[in-house]
Amino acid sequence: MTTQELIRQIHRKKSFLCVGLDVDMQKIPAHLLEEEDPIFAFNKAIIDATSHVTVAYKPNIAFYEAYGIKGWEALHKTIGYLNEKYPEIFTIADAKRGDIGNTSAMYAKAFFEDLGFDSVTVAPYMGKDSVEPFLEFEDRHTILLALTSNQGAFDFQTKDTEGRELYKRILETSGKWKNSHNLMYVVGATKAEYLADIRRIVPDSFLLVPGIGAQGGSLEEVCKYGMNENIGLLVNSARGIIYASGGMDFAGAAKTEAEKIQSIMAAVMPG
Ligand SMILES: O=C(O)c1cc(=O)[nH]c(=O)n1[C@@H]1O[C@H](COP(=O)(O)O)[C@@H](O)[C@H]1O
Repeated sequence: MTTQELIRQIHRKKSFLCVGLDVDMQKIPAHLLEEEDPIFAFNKAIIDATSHVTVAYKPNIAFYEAYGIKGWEALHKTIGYLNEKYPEIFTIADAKRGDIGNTSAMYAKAFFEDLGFDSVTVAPYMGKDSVEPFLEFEDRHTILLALTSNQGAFDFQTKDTEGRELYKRILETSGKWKNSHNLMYVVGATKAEYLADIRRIVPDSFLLVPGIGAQGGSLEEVCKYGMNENIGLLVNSARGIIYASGGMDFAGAAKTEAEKIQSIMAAVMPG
């Protein structure tokens, strides 16, 4: 998907909500466990209930790998369903990959070609030649971890590297890589106050911002400091939406939560 198509969808839906599909069998409603594929049945219901206010879905791959072949099959079915029924919706494989070049090329093939995701999250730790294989895919997006939502972000990401915090160096250096127009960045919602500085370095890039809902980040602050003239944000919530209810009404409860977030987004969007 092109960035322009994503922007158009954001304006059409008056939303920049990304719903995280982080499916935990311990948390899904008990009646779904009788289904042949409980993970897919859960995802399908969540997607159908929230797609009218959602511009992106982000399955975190860990939640599928944890269930072996059945989990991987459910992931295939989920992305297949999204691409067929909701081709206008942006898809993110939250895999946090990155390795030596030839290995990264295989990761890129897995997520962009085999599974058919629009984007994948990648860790920048191994540098340019570990990220560029992902960037070769036109109209597919590589979402690089910059400043993450967890406490451990302060262990390395904010540390000084020759006069510059590491996360700022990641933003600046990656912008010089080949096909860097295919980059987006992850910035945790719990670190919204850093967004003003981040916007000075990457004014035009899309930012994936997880950490509202269960992790306590503020949507209002993210919008205040992070929004650019194209909106430029995909704000993710997983547990806060998909586990809003553990009962028969789980999809309706997810819809209500997603609509609540969308109405806050619509109120801060220009026009
Ligand atoms: O890359 C991510 O999406 C990510 C980066 C980050 O800094 N923090 C973060 O929480 N995430 C992911 O975003 C999702 C957050 O889920 P909830 O806390 O349940 O809304 C999980 O899939 C995390 O792995």
